Formats: sequence, structure tokens, C-alpha cells
Amino acid sequence: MTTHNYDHCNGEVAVVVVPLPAQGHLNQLLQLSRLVTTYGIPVHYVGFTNHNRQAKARVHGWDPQNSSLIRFHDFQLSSNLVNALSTSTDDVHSTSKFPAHLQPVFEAAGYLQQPVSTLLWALAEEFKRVVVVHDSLMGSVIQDVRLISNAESYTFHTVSAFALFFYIWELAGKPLQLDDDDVPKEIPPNEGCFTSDFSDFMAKQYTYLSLSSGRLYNTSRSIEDKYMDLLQKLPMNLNKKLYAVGPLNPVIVTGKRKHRCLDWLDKQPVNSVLYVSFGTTTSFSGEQIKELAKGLEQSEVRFIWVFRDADKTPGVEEGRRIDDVAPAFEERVKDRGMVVRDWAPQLEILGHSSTGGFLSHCGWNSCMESVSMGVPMAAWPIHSDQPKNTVLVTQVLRVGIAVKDWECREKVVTASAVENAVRRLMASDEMRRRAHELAGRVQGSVAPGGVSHLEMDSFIAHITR
Ligand SMILES: O=c1ccn([C@@H]2O[C@H](COP(=O)(O)OP(=O)(O)O[C@H]3O[C@H](CO)[C@@H](O)[C@H](O)[C@H]3O)[C@@H](O)[C@H]2O)c(=O)[nH]1
Repeated sequence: MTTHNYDHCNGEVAVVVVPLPAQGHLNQLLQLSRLVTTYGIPVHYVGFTNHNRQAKARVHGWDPQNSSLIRFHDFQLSSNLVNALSTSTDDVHSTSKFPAHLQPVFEAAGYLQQPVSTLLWALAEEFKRVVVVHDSLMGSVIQDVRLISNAESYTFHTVSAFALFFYIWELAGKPLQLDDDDVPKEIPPNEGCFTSDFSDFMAKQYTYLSLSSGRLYNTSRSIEDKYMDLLQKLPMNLNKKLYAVGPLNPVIVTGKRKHRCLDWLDKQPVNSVLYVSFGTTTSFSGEQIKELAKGLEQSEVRFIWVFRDADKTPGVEEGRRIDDVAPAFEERVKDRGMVVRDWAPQLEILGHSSTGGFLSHCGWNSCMESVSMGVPMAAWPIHSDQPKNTVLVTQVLRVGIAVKDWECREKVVTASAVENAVRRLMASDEMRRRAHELAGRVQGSVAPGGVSHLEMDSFIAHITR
């Protein structure tokens, strides 16, 4: 890890990081925390106890317990809240695949406002300046920043510049005139991507965007320069400084290898293995699982399949769903496939030379990790920003193919559609070549002198001014 010579910052500036309590968000803000500490600046990472524990346990490539500059502030979920959350279950048969069962925990995050406010006032006494970096969906929690004269806040966006721009552009009634080459032919509309409860929640949190002094993005101008420029032109961003500081995931993975799937990967030929994973917010129906299993089997491709349900609230007792992958399936494919049911080391898998493709829901972490590691994708969007990320990956960056059309989102993806897409992906040397080339650019952007590295330097120079 690079350490910058910013020791003069100690005692002057404290950074407080406030993630939304969901894995895809906790992770990015924890990686950002690590980056900030390389400049010698202390970071205070706040959240519910169970989520902080989960974030630390799942992080890739480094151990947050060894960082003396990151302090975790754990706040307890009240027992009433735990009871309320335990009744909220994931409905795998719903036509909307948005993880509505997580909505109560997003709402519960509002309870962090009071303890976070107390922390901010205390730090404001101790430090010359308190800098709050908060998830774009946690604006209400940090709203007291405006009352503290030596505090300022920055909004952190966990999605691609592309998905965010087109989401806001549609919501705001398409305020900018766009050139033909800015807009791929078909941008999936916002409708159908979220539940109405979540859309209301986002709208409420976005009312706090005007409070912040600037915005941070987990993306790189080496791939999304055009969409960062478009974001800058939106009325809400006209007088804000935008910083594209990603990818925040390590682009070179080192350290102890623990998982058995990495030993298995060592024995497979270069670029021969398909990695299959749908992140932490997707649960498939039994029927969909069977079609996917059949498609993988028919494709005759080697694979690692991370077989998981969507996350629930950590620590909240949950019912287990029946495991729909039959032992007979695993037995039949055991010579060329592996089913992983625990937490898979995704970055290490994507960074392994035997991995040649990624069948993914296109969550933004997965896209950035795959792009950083030069692995082409087969895109199977499920909800939220994923349909827009699919267009970015397949039509703009051209390092992937689509497995399913977003218009057919309510239909089960058949085994033959899986088989065809997987075969096409694994056979495309041209796409793999482009993915490698893109990875070189993205990795270069976070190296010293690279564009993301310079934007991070510029952010740090600004908050330590
Ligand atoms: O066994 C596993 C499963 C997941 N991961 C990691 O978990 C993260 C998953 O994140 P992502 O790919 O973004 O998917 P979601 O968990 O579904 O993320 C949510 O949050 C993202 C950021 O806002 C959005 O882009 C997604 O649409 C939204 O579903 C990635 O870092 C993976 O490397 C593992 O390491 N091992």
C-alpha cells in the first residue's frame, strides 16, 4: 500500500465515513477509508455493530483490524428494531427482484442520526476540520453538519457515472441536450428497477445533496470520462467539485490465500473458467436455479458458481431456504465445476489467470472488479442500476454480452439462453483482448500519476487546505 507524506494532517483533519448498511455500499466506503488513511488522515467509520463486523470480515485484500488509523464506531440496533427486521423476508417469487426485505434496515439507518451527530460535535472540538464522506443514501443521517462551523460533507456515490447520470437525467425530465454518441441506442428506463418505497427513500435522501461541498465516485475517468463530464453539467452539480477516485477495490491482490476454490483454479487451464455470482442482493426462485444449473451443465464450460441467497440483516435470525442445487448436479459436474456456498474470494478469483469470464448481475462492485482484472462479462441484470450497467459494459466499453433483455425481466432465463451466452462469452478472444486492454488503463489510473490517483490527491489537498 502506498503511504503518502501527509503527516502534517494529523490532528488537523478527521474524516468520518457513513455508509448505507448494505454490503455493496459498506465495502466501497471501507476501501475508501483505507485510501484516506494512506495520506496519514484518521478515519472514523460509523455503522450498526453487526454491519461493521460484516464489512471487516468480508473485505478483500487487506485487514482493517491492522489499520491504526481507522476507528470503527459501532452502534447497536435496538431489540425492537431487531424484532421488526426479523419479520422482513425475501420474496423470491415477486415479479420485482429488488431486495425489498432490506428496506426496513435502510429506514432504520435514520436512527444513526443522533449518535453520528454526537460524534461530529465531539470531533469538531478536537480537530481543526471534520470532513464527512457519506453514502448518497445517508444524507438525512449527517444533516447536522450544517450546524457545525468547522465541518463539511461530501457525497459518495456507489454506482457508475453512467447509471447515475441516466437515472438523474430521466428523473429531472431530460434537462440536457445530448449528442448521439453520448447516448447508446437503448437506455433502460428507471421504471421497474426499484420498488416505490425505495424510490421514495432515495428521493428523500437526495434532498440533502445540496448540503455537500463535493462528490466522490467509485469510478475512473479512464473508462467514464464522458459520463463524469455529463454529471458535472447537471444543474445540481454546477458549483460542486466532482472527484472520480476509483476503482477502490485493490487492483493487485496479494496476501494469504485461504479458500479451497483458489487451489482448484490453480489446476485449470488459462482463461478456461467461468465465474458465476450475483452479488449480495439477489435470491433466485427454485425454477430459475434449475435452469441456470442445467445451462451451465449443457455449456460444458468449467465454472465456479457462488450459490447464495440475498443478504439479510446480519445478526437477525433468519429462515433458511431449501438448497435448490441438487447433489446429483454437483456429482455430475464435479470434474469441471465447483459450487461455493460460503463467502467467495471474488477479487482473487477474478484476478486468477484461469478465470476467463464472469456471469454477473452487474452490480457496480462486480463490474469494477471485473474490469480491473480484465475479465469479460455475461450480463444478467436483476434490479437497480444493473440494467444500465449492462449497457455500459456491453455497448459502451464492449467487454461483455447480455444474457437477457431487460424487457423480459419477469421471465425465467432458460437453460439454453444460459448455455448460448456462456459459450459465446468463453469463446470470444476479441472481447477478452479488449477487457485486458481496459484493465491496463484502469490499473494505470490508480497508480501514482494516474488520473484517479491525481483526483484523490486533489481531494486530499482540498480537505487539508
Ligand atoms: O461470495 C461473495 C459474494 C459477493 N462478494 C463481493 O460482494 C460485492 C457485491 O457487490 P455488487 O457486485 O455491487 O452487488 P450487490 O451486492 O448486489 O450490490 C448492490 O450495491 C451496488 C452498489 O450500490 C449496486 O451497484 C448493486 O446494483 C446493488 O445490488 C462485490 O464486492 C463482490 O466481490 C464476494 O466477495 N463474495
